[in-house]
Amino acid sequence: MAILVTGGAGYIGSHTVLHLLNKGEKVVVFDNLQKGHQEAVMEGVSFYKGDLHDSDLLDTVFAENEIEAVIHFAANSLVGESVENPISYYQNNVAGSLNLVDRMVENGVKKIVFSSTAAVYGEPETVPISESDRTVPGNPYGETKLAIEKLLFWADQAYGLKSVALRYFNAAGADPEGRIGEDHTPESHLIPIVLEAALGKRPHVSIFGEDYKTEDGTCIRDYIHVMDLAEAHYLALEKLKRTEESGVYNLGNGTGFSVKEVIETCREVTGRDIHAVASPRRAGDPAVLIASSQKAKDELGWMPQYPDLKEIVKHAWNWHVNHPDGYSAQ
Ligand SMILES: NC(=O)c1ccc[n+]([C@@H]2O[C@H](COP(=O)([O-])OP(=O)(O)OC[C@H]3O[C@@H](n4cnc5c(N)ncnc54)[C@H](O)[C@@H]3O)[C@@H](O)[C@H]2O)c1
Ligand SMILES: O=c1ccn([C@@H]2O[C@H](COP(=O)(O)OP(=O)(O)O[C@H]3O[C@H](CO)[C@@H](O)[C@H](O)[C@H]3O)[C@@H](O)[C@H]2O)c(=O)[nH]1
Repeated sequence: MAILVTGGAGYIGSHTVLHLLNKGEKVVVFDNLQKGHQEAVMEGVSFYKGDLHDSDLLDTVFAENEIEAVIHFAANSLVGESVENPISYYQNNVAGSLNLVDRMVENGVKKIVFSSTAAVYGEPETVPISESDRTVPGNPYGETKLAIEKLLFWADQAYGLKSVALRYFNAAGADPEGRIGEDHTPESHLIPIVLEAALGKRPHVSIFGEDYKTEDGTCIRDYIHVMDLAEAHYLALEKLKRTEESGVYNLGNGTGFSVKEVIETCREVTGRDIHAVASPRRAGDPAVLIASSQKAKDELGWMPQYPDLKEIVKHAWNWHVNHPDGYSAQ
């Protein structure tokens, strides 16, 4: 039996594929390559270039492979972009996921692990955030992810489709062995942007807002190593197989770092000058997001291996310094 990974050529998806292969799992990747890279998919993995909206191709994938479960990463995932273009987020994240779930039900595939996000919480009332806290997304991206969490809840009641929604906080870092890493064009995530500035690929880093109600005025996020996320997907699948119970879990380290602290850590790790410039706030950004991941620890047996921000940045830097032009140069 194989695991179908949608978005498996993307950043978190490709690291999860690598991890699943290390665990001896058989993997099939489905990705339209709108953001992903075929080079990020390990050799020997079946790869289908296709879109979530393509029902015929999804049916072919289910017919040609014995799929026991789906890990669903494929989505648009940028907070700022979602505020500017909500329709494309509803189209891809809601309509695309709906179609995938529809084809799963039709083809008798009964397990899914879904990439949700800290963005479902909006501006939290208290931190660290627990799964039972209120979900009031502050941007269309978070709304689309919450909509699919709700679809999955009802699909369990109606069709017995079992799901785990993993609400990740900020994914960062890279394969510690340097085989794959983060490569988005254009890049919008803080750590790779700061590292591009360290490489001289951009003149400076813009700090989006210095007037938040935080100690240094900049936004605070909980950065989680991409390989720790990968392991959580494996554990979530194991739990689904073992208990056949749906669930929702936060994934973060429980420690927050401000934008300025992240830039400082990147200066320390790279030993390079990194110029930072104050800029206006980015629409849709909450001030502070920090996870309580106690539930994932208790119920999935998840224990992050790389909780130290310096180590997370070190692995990311190792990838960027060796692949300054990302996958395109390979
Ligand atoms: N990066 C983060 O910090 C973060 C945090 C929380 C949640 N997430 C979620 O994790 C998932 C993966 O994020 P990522 O950072 O790896 O993003 P990514 O853009 O690197 O990966 C997404 C992949 O999905 C593919 N894709 C998108 N739409 C598709 C479609 N309609 N059909 C087929 N393939 C499609 C893209 O080509 C890409 O390879 C997303 O669902 C995102 O919302 C990411
Ligand atoms: O050039 C930059 C880029 C980002 N930031 C700030 O850095 C923080 C982190 O931003 P970014 O790396 O873009 O991540 P988020 O917007 O926090 O979103 C990520 O983390 C969310 C979960 O917390 C996920 O849902 C999203 O998919 C993922 O992109 C935010 O405060 C940004 O305003 C800057 O100041 N300058």
